[in-house]
Amino acid sequence: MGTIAVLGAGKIGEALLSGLLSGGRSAEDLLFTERHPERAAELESRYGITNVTIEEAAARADLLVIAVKPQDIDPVLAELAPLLRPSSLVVSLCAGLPTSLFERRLPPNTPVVRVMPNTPMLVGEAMSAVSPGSHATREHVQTVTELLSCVGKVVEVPESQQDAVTALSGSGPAYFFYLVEAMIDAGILLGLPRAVAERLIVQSAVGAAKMLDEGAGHPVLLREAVTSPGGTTINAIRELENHGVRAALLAAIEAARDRSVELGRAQQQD
Ligand SMILES: NC(=O)C1=CN([C@@H]2O[C@H](COP(=O)(O)OP(=O)(O)OC[C@H]3O[C@@H](n4cnc5c(N)ncnc54)[C@H](OP(=O)(O)O)[C@@H]3O)[C@@H](O)[C@H]2O)C=CC1
Ligand SMILES: O=C(O)[C@@H]1CCC=N1
Repeated sequence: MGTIAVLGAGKIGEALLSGLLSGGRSAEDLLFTERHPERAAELESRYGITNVTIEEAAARADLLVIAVKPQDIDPVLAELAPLLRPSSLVVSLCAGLPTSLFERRLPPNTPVVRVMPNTPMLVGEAMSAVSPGSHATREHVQTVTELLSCVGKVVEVPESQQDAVTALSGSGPAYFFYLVEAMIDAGILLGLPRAVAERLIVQSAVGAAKMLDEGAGHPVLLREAVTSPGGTTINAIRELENHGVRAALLAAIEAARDRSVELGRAQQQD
């Protein structure tokens, strides 16, 4: 796969770089661009990877991963377009931005693959969804899939599903963190020490996730197995239903999908 450059080493860019290193990729094969010198120095010393300009990245990298915020895409593409080598593969992690936007602004026939990853990449447990643009071949998709397989699971979806994927798994870890945070607060409310509440909830989350991952049963059946007749859990479930938690999740994820669509539209107005 050769050299990989991450353009914009923020939260997800760093998660990717860190995950690739943990997955066995050599630091010599990894480059990144970053606009704050202190942040660049911090990443260089933490990971032993090299900070470069976009010009150097375009000259040296075979695969360029664009990991800037969707709102910051214009100057990056304007700088990259005249420098990009015809053989380079461009991978976008940007929420909402369609491959057609990159294809319009980069040299003709540039292969682009759109990816929606998530931050568990940091621990090798990302969920990434890939969609090829119109000039990306099966080989390009395979290359990106292999790359992302080092840092978690990968599925291919039609690009039309990427806004939904962004809302579901791209943002998904935030919903789980939010629930964990709220449940720890509940422990505090019940008088438990914070450290104990944290341990109880985090291990419950790990155990529940492992059961789901190992196919222990459908989520409904797993929940029913915890919910004893006349017991404690059903009292909690009643409160969750009374407070519309299911409806809130449906509305929340729909709102995230709508924002992804909106981000794409905003950047298309050129
Ligand atoms: N965070 C997440 O969980 C996920 C994020 N994504 C996508 O990844 C992208 C990045 O998100 P995230 O990591 O959260 O955002 P961050 O703001 O943490 O990272 C973006 C980084 O790019 C830098 N940057 C911006 N413009 C340039 C430039 N011209 N040259 C070099 N560096 C630049 C930013 O610098 P500065 O600090 O100055 O702005 C920042 O360090 C987004 O498009 C997002 O949609 C996708 C999946 C999950
Ligand atoms: O919140 C965001 O916009 C990014 C995309 C998915 C997760 N984080």
